Amino acid sequence: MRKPIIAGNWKMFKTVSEAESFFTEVKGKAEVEGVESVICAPFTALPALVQAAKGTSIAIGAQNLHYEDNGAYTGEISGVMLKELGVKYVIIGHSERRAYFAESDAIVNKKIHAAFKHGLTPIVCVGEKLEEREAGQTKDVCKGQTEAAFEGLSAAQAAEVVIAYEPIWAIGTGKSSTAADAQDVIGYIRGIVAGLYGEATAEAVRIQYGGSVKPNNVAEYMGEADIDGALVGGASLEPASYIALVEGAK
Ligand SMILES: O=C(CO)COP(=O)(O)O
Repeated sequence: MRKPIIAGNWKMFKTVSEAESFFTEVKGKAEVEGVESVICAPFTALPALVQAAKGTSIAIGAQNLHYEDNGAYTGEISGVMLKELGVKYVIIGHSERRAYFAESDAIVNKKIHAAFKHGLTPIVCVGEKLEEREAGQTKDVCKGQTEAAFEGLSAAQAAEVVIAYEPIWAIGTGKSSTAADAQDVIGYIRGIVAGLYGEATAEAVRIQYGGSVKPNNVAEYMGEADIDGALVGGASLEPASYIALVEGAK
């Protein structure tokens, strides 16, 4: 059985003090038996959140990492640094990073390898642009991104990856994919993993939907056979809404 996973992607929101007060409010509440709860915060808030999360079941994640351990990469943060902090997850290849920071499939793949090297679990984002959806290329785009992401991973590593299917046109727009549509693509992505590693690995991989997930639609997605959780932006920023998302994933 795959454990459902709700992950909040805070993007570039919340100072350290804002993160701390958020955590105080969700502690003990965004902790539901059988659901994994993860908060992916800006780098600056990570030390305080890791500290606050001690003794809770809430895991803390970063939103990016560099693929090298160290070096002359001004402004970057490596897996070594995240591991030392006690971070468990790291989002890799979010569409905003692909679009605004020129992250290619090859870079995404290097970052996934770096995450595993340091014992971090990658949440790997894939998804099509509006033009690609309209041109009927959704599945081809997801196939290409998924195959490139998994390049060189062992079956054991592949089984640990969390994939987030985030159609770009649904991010921050309030235009969410229907649950049936998301299931169709996510089932297809699971089939891609099966083609690469076999059925057992594909059955182990957790695949989230992301894109305008809210407390009032999360249960619909969770009701689909292949959808194992959600990667949530806007609705993860308010404590009450985040708690409702985790509760809704039961
Ligand atoms: O990009 C997202 C999560 O990574 C989705 O963002 P929204 O939930 O704000 O649409």
